[in-house]
Amino acid sequence: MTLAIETIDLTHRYNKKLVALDRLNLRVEQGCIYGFIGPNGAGKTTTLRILAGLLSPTKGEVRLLGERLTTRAAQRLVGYMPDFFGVYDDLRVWEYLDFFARCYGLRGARLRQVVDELLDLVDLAGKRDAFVQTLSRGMQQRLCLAHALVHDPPVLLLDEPASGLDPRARVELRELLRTLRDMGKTIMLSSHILSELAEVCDAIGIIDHGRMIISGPLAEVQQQLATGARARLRIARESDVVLALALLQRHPLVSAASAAAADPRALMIDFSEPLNEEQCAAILAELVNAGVAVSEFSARSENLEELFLRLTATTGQTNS
Ligand SMILES: Nc1ncnc2c1ncn2[C@@H]1O[C@H](COP(=O)(O)OP(=O)(O)OP(=O)(O)O)[C@@H](O)[C@H]1O
Repeated sequence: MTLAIETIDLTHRYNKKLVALDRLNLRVEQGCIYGFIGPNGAGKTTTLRILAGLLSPTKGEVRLLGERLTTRAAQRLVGYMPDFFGVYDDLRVWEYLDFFARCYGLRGARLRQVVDELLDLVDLAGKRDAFVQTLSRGMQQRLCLAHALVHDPPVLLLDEPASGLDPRARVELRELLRTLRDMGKTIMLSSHILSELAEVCDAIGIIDHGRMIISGPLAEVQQQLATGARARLRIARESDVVLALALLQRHPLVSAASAAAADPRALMIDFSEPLNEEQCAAILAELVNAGVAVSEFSARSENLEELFLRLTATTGQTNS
């Protein structure tokens, strides 16, 4: 299968000391939504700007849909939405899109058709005559996405598209991204807030200090990195907490157990390996048989947020 985006040992230095990208190898399959996740200063924007043809890498190779990256190829194949966008305030919504569509050489009936279709796609048809500055942040974001789509590129690069959006606008953005994927687009989007991405991405890559730490289908990444599991236990009587902690801390499958700071009757347990249901039931039975009144028990595997914090914590401080 042709990869939509491929980088081989992509390296970028802003100056002699600052290595923003350090032999980054990226593989994004066609037709997927790829979440590019990393803390501030990790190198996300640098990567996206290189892929969009706006910045020349110091070293390394980039291929878009199998084609070697050139400025022309990037202009044709990529729609790029920067993290900071300037909208021309004194334009109406339709004029804004009309302007950029003309920059791509569209004219006449085709131009009008593209503007109308894009306004429908991003759900701004009702706002076509409104001034850009009167739009909400979420609407402006959708308008910028429409701008990135005027030349119907197969690859979309979105830098922090969800930042500053309220929960409803995020849901709308996610729906729009799914629609675009269903239309066959490959979407790479960056974020440092994982909860923004987890639901919508088919694959993720975690970058830190300009290096790819791990990349692949979301479930595979989670599975590959699963080192254990956590559980939360609530004890009905405070007098049982000490006994419960003593039992758990001696248990061979438990790597750590402690009382939660905010609730002394809630215990947080870290297991040394993911537990199956029988193992969970056996641990519960041991506690109950010892006379501990357990009122709640919820086990879960490490979520994406925890995974990210663990991975980026081990590689040290961020660049910024
Ligand atoms: N124009 C520039 N000149 C010099 N250094 C830069 C420039 N742009 C970025 N950097 C540095 O390169 C590194 C990577 O920055 P980049 O903006 O790519 O990270 P990022 O992951 O997008 O961060 P954020 O989430 O904060 O936007 C950082 O150390 C940053 O300070």
